Amino acid sequence: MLKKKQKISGEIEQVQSNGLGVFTYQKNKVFVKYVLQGEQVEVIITRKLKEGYLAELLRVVKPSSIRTKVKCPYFQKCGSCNYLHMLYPFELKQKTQEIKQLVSQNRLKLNVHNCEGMDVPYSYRNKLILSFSKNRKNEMVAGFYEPFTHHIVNIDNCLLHDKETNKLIKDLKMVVKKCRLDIYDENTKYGFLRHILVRENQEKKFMVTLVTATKEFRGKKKFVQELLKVNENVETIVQNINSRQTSVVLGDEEINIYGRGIIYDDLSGHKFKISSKSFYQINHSQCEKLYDKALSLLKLNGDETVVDTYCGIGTITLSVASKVKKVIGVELNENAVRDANVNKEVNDIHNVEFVNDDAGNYMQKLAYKKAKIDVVIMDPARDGSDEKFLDSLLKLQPKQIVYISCNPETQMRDLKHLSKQYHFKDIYLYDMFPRTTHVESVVLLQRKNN
Ligand SMILES: C[S@@+](CC[C@H](N)C(=O)[O-])C[C@H]1O[C@@H](n2cnc3c(N)ncnc32)[C@H](O)[C@@H]1O
Repeated sequence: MLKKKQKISGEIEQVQSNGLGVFTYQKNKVFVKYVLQGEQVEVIITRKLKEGYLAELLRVVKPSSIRTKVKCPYFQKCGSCNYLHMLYPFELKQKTQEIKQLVSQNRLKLNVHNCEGMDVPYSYRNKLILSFSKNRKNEMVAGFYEPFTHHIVNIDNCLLHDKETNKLIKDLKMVVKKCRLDIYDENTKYGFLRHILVRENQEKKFMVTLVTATKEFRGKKKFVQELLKVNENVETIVQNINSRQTSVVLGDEEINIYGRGIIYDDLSGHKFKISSKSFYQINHSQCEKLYDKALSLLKLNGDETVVDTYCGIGTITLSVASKVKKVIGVELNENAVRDANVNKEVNDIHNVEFVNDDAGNYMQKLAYKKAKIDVVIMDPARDGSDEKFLDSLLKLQPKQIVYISCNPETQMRDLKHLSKQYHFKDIYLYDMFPRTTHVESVVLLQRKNN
């Protein structure tokens, strides 16, 4: 039995897909972040886990040859970039290896293709959430949450964002201070400003959404004036009211306080309206590669009816529309469906219909009607699809399914469910989130009795 605060040493045997390195100490598994395979490390035990012990890294005694100098001052504090200390080509190898392991653990027969990375794996994020709080000295703190805590790491610059966004971070902090916006206090539940969400488009224009605990915005005019004075790239400013005590960032009500309240972006040859509450892929160039791959896997003759489930604002739906007879996009978030309907009009695409429904419900209705569906595209959130969805898919029996996922673990689970009736042989990986532990994957499934 190990004790809390006990200092021990060991050699890292493996780095898991969640970024935790593992070594064995007196038959106990010890898990530690920010280490690499083969490294000799000194750690301090912080917590007992079911599977062993969690430890904090004290010192790397013998570094790995793939370790690199980290240029981020917030590394190991903000918790977003777990792989910053690893040379990028090895991060791609690590991600490929993790998926190979997952495939083998799930006893699936899948050829794992090497993870496709970026030439420059930085400055790629087009979305930012700055969270606000006050420190013990009652000074404003604005940045990202430490993992699994409500503690905010004060951030002025993030390697995953471009220089325009980093300038905006500084501008926003300066203007919030200058306008003396009252910072929300999670403990007392009093205050006004909770978060600021920023979305950036390819033209480097910004949508800024202030998430506030209350509706009355004293000094609104001054805030808008001051921000526009220092940052000409701000295209629109929105107030989102979230009075709930929840870790969900956005509330339901929104007030447009400057500009159109939405932003447009170009992706894969189409123009997309994005509102603050809709999902939009955060890595533009990798997203285009991923969509290209997903669509190139399908064999289409132009006569197909396609259902694009979990369609968001219709990015994939509109990209596949010109190749088939009809596409139905299904999405639970009503704001996203509203955006999708505008996007259909803006891009002058007429063989597309968007439905605001739970994907499982909608597929069940289609299965009940015995609808003839040729292709299903699925791109669920991290939880993957539920049984209702998967069982309906098995009843509908589309000839081809393309499954895009941001969580290969749930994707493997769902593939196993579908393997009764579907063949799949390749999994393609895209590094949508360089320097973090996350990876995006795409698989084509073909009906067995074709
Ligand atoms: C990973 S995003 C993919 C969106 C889109 N395909 C894209 O690439 O931009 C998943 C989407 O599924 C939606 N969603 C989550 N649960 C859902 C459900 N049960 N039924 C339908 N859509 C759902 C989310 O709102 C989100 O827009």
